Amino acid sequence: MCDKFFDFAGKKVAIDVNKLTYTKAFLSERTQFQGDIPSLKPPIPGSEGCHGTEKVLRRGFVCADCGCCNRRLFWNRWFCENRGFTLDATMQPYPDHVLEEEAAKFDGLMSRRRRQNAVNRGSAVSDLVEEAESAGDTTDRSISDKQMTEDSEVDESDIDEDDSDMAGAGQSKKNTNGTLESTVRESPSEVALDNGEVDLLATRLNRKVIRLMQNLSFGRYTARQYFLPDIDGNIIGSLTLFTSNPQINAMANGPNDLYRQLELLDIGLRRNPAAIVGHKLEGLTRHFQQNFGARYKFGVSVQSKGFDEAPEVILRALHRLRWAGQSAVKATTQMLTGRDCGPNAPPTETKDFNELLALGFMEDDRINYHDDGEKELGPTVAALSLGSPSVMRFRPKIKSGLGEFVAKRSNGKFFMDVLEVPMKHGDMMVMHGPAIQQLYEYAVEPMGGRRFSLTCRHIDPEKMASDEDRQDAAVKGAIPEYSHSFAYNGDI
Ligand SMILES: O=C(O)CCC(=O)C(=O)O
Repeated sequence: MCDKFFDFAGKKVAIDVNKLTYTKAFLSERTQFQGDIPSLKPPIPGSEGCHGTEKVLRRGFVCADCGCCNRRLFWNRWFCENRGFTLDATMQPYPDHVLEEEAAKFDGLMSRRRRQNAVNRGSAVSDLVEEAESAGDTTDRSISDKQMTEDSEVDESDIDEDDSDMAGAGQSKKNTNGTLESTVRESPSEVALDNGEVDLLATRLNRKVIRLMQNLSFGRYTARQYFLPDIDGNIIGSLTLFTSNPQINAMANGPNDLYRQLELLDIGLRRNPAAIVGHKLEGLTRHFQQNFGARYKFGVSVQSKGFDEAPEVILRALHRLRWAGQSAVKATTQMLTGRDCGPNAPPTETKDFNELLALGFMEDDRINYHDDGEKELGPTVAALSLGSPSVMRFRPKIKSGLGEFVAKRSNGKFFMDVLEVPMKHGDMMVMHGPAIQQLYEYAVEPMGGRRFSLTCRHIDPEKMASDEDRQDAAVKGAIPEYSHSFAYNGDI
């Protein structure tokens, strides 16, 4: 015991340690601390070793100025909602080799899912339903990182049995390079009920619900078209997947160029409020958005710029999607000619797109089940996928009555997917038929670190709520004359 701290009042022995008092000198000691005091504010995440869309960067940050915690609102900058502090967070180009690794893992995973889900075993379809019912329906919905890793470890022995069966079935074959070639049907009307046809694309396909489908080719793309029915078996619309390839992707102004331009440009992508808006617990969308053209009013209020303000990359995508939309609708109409599809038959024509919604997905972002069923929307929706691969899933809504054909949870409220398809870099998807949006819903789950999607719609001015909206749509949705030189026909 030291007399610098404790006052022993002159005593040398018999000190009661439970009754010590501090000295006055110790209590009034005020020497300043001489060492370095570390900041308790964590640094803004990122920069070193980061390319810009890692999970750690999408979570938020502590403002270097005011010390408050903030959400990651903007795609390429940090912004403090408290005092307006802004810091540039421009992306590094997403490395080519990472994109290639993601694509390879994804292919392995999709191949395995196709086999596990017995996509090409017609007789196993009913077993599949039973299997899923007993599994409680959630077993293979979303794909974990672990699965991505495990599934990527595909070796020679892990070749998709169904795919190799297909060569025998005459629909497709593996060429000597091991890539798949599809036998393209020139005339859709040759195909009637397609229940037994081998499917090279889907990784889940409930053939009790989706019984009509066809292979097509459009320009340099191969495509697969699925026809979705209502409860009476009437076709209410189609989903067309345009599969890109390295040749298409590498063309000037093709998907590779579009992806790289979107990475560099600030097109205005941001997260918008999606839940308990305005409240301190407000939730933001999981992905980043920027609308172009007519305002698209859905659950989330997204900022919109006119097409006259849109960068070239957006207008090029718009023209590509116009072509895809028109091609898919033409093929749908050809296929359904002469078939009575009842009151919810898809229209034989599409309507020109006047809107494009750009979405940016960082690592772990996704878009949950939803529909594009707003009353102002035209019959066709077309989307272009760029960058990391993703999976698109369709399931019937409860009100469709299609529950009897799909497995459901014991509480009866959750339906199984009837269709799951991959969407890779450069692929396009077209949904046609407004009743699809009423009876089905879909989700998109990216499987990698950086993806963009560009989705076009027609927003019908006649169904808009006010004259102001109509005028706004007329101005913002007008496609600039100069951009017609970007028109796309599938070959360039
Ligand atoms: O990301 C996608 O490919 C689709 C986006 C989408 O679902 C939507 O814009 O409604």
